[in-house]
Amino acid sequence: MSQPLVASSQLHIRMALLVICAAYVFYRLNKAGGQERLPECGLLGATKFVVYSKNVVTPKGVQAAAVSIMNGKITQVKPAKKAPRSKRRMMVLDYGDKAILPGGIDLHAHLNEPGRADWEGFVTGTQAAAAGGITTVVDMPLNSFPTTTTLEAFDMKLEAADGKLYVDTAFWAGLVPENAGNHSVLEALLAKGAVGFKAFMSPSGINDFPNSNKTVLRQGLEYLVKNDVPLMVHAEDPPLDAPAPEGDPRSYLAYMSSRPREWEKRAIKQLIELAEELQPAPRIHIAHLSDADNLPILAEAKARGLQITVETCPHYLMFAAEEIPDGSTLFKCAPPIREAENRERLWAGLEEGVIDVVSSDHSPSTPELKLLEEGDFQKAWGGISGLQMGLSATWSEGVKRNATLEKLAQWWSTLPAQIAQLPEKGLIKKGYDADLVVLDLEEPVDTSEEAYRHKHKVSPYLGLEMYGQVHATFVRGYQMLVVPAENW
Ligand SMILES: NC(=O)N[C@H]1NC(=O)NC1=O
Ligand SMILES: [Zn+2]
Ligand SMILES: [Zn+2]
Repeated sequence: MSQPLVASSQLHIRMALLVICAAYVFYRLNKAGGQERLPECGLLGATKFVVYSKNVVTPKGVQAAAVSIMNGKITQVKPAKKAPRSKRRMMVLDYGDKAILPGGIDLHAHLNEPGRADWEGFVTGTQAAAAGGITTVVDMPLNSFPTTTTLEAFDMKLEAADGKLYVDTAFWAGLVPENAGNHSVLEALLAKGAVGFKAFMSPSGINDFPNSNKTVLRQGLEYLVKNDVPLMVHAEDPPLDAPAPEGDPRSYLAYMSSRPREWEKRAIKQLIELAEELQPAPRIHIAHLSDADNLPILAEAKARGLQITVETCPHYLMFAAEEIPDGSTLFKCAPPIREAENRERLWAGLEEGVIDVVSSDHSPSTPELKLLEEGDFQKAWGGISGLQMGLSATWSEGVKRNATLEKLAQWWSTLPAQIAQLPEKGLIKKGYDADLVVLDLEEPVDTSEEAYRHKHKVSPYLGLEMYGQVHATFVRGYQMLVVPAENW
């Protein structure tokens, strides 16, 4: 690529974003020693530089500090009232009072490659991640074809990703009835570098990723506990005789009622039972909690010492059923977005730490499959596109509810790193990866289609008023440069 390298942090660009550094960052987190390739280009020719701001989110709180970076690692975090001067061999990027946080870690993104790269793909998915301040994406094992449930499929995934990644990327493997009892397959997938497994308790929307009942989950967990790796679960358990959805297919309330709260409650109850029954205690991560009624039982389970962690998504924190227009299938996801009152309780759950993390559940499709014209909630693809907007959306909504920068960093970086067991990620701290995001907290986010780096410009976030624009993203010390479209 021959785009100009714009080596100035002062250069303030936020129209159409394009990450131009073909970074080829490939980071497969692998206990057996994964393959890792460093970026082949970067904004800063230097491998040694300093990033400064008055609001650096460190484990000791928000500080005015200078963060020294060398060879992709943070070598020092030094409190400093003023930015140090740039020297010939030490460039200082002074971000003033913008916030510097540990880069976002999105535990839940469907990038859909190989097999459905027409829905998204690694290039656009990880470029959009960089533009949204996400420095590590953990890709889901389904919606790609084949689904990542066998060793061959995992190899195909790695091959498809090679050379296409602009941020660090790790992978979940899939747990399905076919492999749950076959522990040598699970073992091989972990040896390849999967961070853990993902299972569904409801039909997944993808025929070759069947759902699991409690017995199947137990079979898989019996192996996973030995390795102390997490099982992430889509926790909705529909009854076998669930009635077909009724009413006007364009009605949002009819869609929401077709996936009632009981489904989530029943699934979560079974997951807590499994956590209690198995020894040693399994790590169970509840994907995309929507129903806040479950917070008390989850709080109790955690208080009893069970290793249950909980995720919610920006769309549950930002939108509300009452405000979703009939026919607006942009908002169709599962479990569904519920009422405003439920949303406020999810925020309280985050604040109290019952919900650990926020991840996007970015699940795009082609525009055609969203049936935007017909507005048919029953037939449209269930999944929301929003990876690029998740971090900013969480800040934009959180600040209205007195969320702090420290909490934002916990929800989007520190705790996700712990859950996926990503060493040396998730903190701005000496010895950690130099994964950073620079946010202007008060600046409007560019939510235009031109700025949206995903393959399809189909998302409920487009055109919204939000605050907390990403100014720069560093992935292991490489600045993922964003430039206006006219400079491509
Ligand atoms: N298959 C798939 O991506 N499903 C996801 N979409 C969604 O809205 N919830 C999911 O679990
Ligand atoms: Zn899910
Ligand atoms: Zn998902």
